[in-house]
Amino acid sequence: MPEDLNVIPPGLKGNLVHYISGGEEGSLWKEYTNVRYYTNAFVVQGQKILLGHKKRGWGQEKYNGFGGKVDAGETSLEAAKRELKEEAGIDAPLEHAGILLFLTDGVDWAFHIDIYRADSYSGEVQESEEMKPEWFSTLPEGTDGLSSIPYSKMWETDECWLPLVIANKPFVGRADFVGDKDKSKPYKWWYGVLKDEEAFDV
Ligand SMILES: Nc1[nH]c(=O)nc2c1ncn2[C@H]1C[C@H](O)[C@@H](COP(=O)(O)OP(=O)(O)OP(=O)(O)O)O1
Repeated sequence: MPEDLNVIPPGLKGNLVHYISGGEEGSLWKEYTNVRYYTNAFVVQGQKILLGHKKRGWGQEKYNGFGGKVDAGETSLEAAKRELKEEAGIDAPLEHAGILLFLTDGVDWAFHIDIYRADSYSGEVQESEEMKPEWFSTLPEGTDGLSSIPYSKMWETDECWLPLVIANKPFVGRADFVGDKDKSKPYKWWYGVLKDEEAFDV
């Protein structure tokens, strides 16, 4: 029997409507006992988006937003601003744009990643030890000499939700991966948008 796409995966909250999902038919969501909090921030200016090419650690060589762990004693928004400054050298009026629950083999916790976006920034974009920032076009054909978003060099289901970040449509989703570290592949994912664009229920 085909899966009911309107069944919201465990761990996701809010008044959600199915947007996009996929994976292996009949596969099960991973069990987890704990949640750890992370951030990921994107600056979108007109038809340009700032991504970082990760130079070290897990996800090395992938393009991503700027972010990392939320430290003890700071809010998720404070962490997102700190990480954007550390990794790209800039300050931005970040706003909550989505939540991604990410599960993978080898750890028994879920990564709760708060996704942020801003339309503007101050300061000068600078390369850091962790990230090499690069502008891309948000249009599929590229613009102004910029290439289109390099989805083939990003985490695999980012293509499902990054267009929602760009369009300023709040989303909540989950992606479960199988396999070792950088060889891991998504086997099940589900993304929903907030009904009537209500506030996040975190
Ligand atoms: N865009 C993305 N799509 C996705 O599916 N999973 C992502 C993701 N960005 C990060 N993840 C997952 C994988 C990664 O190990 C975990 C945390 O990611 P980060 O790159 O933010 O962590 P780091 O270990 O680099 O943190 P810091 O050392 O604090 O910078 O969340």
